[in-house]
Amino acid sequence: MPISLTRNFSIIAHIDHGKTTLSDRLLESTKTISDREKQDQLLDAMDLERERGITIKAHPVTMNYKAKDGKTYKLNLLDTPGHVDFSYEVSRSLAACEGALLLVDASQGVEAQTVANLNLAMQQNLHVIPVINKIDLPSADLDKCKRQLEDILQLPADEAVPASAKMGIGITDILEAIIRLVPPPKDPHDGYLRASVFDSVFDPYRGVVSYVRVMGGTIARGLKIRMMSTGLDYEVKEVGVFKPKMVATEKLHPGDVGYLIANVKSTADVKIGDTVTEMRHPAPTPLPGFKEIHPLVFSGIYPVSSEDFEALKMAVGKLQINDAAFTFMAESSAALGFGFRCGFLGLLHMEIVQERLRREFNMDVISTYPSVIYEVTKTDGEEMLVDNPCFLPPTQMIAEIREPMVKIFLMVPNEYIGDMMQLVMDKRGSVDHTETLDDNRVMLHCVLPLNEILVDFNDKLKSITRGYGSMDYEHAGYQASDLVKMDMLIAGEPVDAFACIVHRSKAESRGRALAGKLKEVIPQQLFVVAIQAAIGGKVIARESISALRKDVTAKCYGGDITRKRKLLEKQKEGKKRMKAVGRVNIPQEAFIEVLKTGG
Ligand SMILES: Nc1nc2c(ncn2[C@@H]2O[C@H](COP(=O)(O)OP(=O)(O)OP(=O)(O)O)[C@@H](O)[C@H]2O)c(=O)[nH]1
Repeated sequence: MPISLTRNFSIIAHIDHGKTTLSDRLLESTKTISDREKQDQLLDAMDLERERGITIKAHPVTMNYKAKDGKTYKLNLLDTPGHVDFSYEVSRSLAACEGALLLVDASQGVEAQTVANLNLAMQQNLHVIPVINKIDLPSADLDKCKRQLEDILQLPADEAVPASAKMGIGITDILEAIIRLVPPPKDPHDGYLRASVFDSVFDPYRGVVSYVRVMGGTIARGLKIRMMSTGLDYEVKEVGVFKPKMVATEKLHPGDVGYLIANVKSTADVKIGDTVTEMRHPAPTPLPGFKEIHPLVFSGIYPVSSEDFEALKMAVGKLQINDAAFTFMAESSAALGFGFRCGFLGLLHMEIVQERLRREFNMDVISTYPSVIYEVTKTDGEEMLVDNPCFLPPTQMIAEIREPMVKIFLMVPNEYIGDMMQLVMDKRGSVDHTETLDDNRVMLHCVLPLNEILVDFNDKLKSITRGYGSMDYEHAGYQASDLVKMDMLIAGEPVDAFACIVHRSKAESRGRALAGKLKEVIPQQLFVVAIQAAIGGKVIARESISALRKDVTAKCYGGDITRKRKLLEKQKEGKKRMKAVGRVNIPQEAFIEVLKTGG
């Protein structure tokens, strides 16, 4: 098939605007999937994705479409992960395309993620076709959406295709618009093989499968290839396309999207965004845009019972083979025993990994309060990176601490601007400028510390704006800040799992909140237990738990034996799941509850 009949495109959208539903419709209407294979939301393969209704991994698929002009076109659809944690992967998938469908929910209109995703597509010089989806909804407002496309996004509204992915309306119009508006790939004809790797997965039977877009040259079985960022050479064992299942082919040509399998051991050896070239005749320069990705959020993951350490070690190892962005290193905690310090791209990525450990590996784990990575300059000039509060040097040895910042785009209805600005301020942020979007919405451009949005920022945004606000963010470098390490002491013993790095102005309130929470969840002991929050030895908050009378059943005077038994059972159950910290037994739930307490 000549390259002029190929179209490579992605679908970008705000969460829930219907990307997966539309992808499935396109597959159906091009008969890429038969009825037998058809199942709800085919592209979201992972169970977890399906359950949470969000797309995490990109699955490309090749469709053949007989257009109204009588010609049969090859359409490659690259699905993009729909979350900011994975924006590098999104940018690599987009770089493998010439066009994108920008999906907007007809009743919701343009949202923060629509804007952020459009920016990513524009950076790759893609031709963007707006699609206004869900026009079947009674609340759909086509005119308003068109106005927003022009006013907010500066996209030509007359190119917008009205559609309903759910009801199958406008699907042919979308396919025709792709043929008409998305340019075909260009073959540079420079004699070099260059293919960009935009994703990779680990298949237990075949090893690492790399998803590639060929820019120039061809890849065939038996070819010796080189990954340009690592300089490592491999032999291609198989190439093929996604229909949507993997189907082996003879060759991949310029403009093609497909997969290659070589003798690669782990996904960690295949860098997303890397360029594949020929070993014997390597391209002089790689394709632009490659970046090493580094985890930004860290948390300790510990087995609930220490006998499970080996099983956890195996599980995290297996997860990493599949997910090169996830990192881990053994660590130990006085309170939690042996576990792993794990690195993630963001909070959603962290939740996904924890959930997979629970579900796929049946592991019962505790994770510590998430932390970002701090840059520290010591008084002796030494520079260090700190991802665990326990390793922060003592205050007198620190010259400066810098924390990661994010630029946030907040879209909010006018009436909530005041409350949102207050929230940004409470989270140590500042509002850079505001932009009027339409009659009733504004976009706030803010800068905040990443640490402050980790746990509950999105929830607060949703509750302040009654669900109408939306956000997106990008990283914005490091900034010096007055941060301190706060220890929590229980009966005089510091408990490392509760230590945290906080801004000095917030230390007292966070210390009080943590001490209060611990008082609630730690059962009474036979002696008075002091709970203290301290900075460098100075106590800033304090609570105490009064001593328990020896006989727990004493207050059930006489009679009610079932109640007595229940209490004893409860006490037994409690004992089983306690961690002894010094003289105090702390139940597992205490760790979980406290780590949930926001700053
Ligand atoms: N009424 C109506 N509902 C739709 C339409 N398209 C999608 N939906 C519904 O909108 C919800 C979200 O659709 P998805 O396709 O999962 O959205 P998505 O954009 O893929 O979401 P992420 O994968 O999280 O980015 C689902 O409940 C769909 O059934 C449509 O045209 N009309």
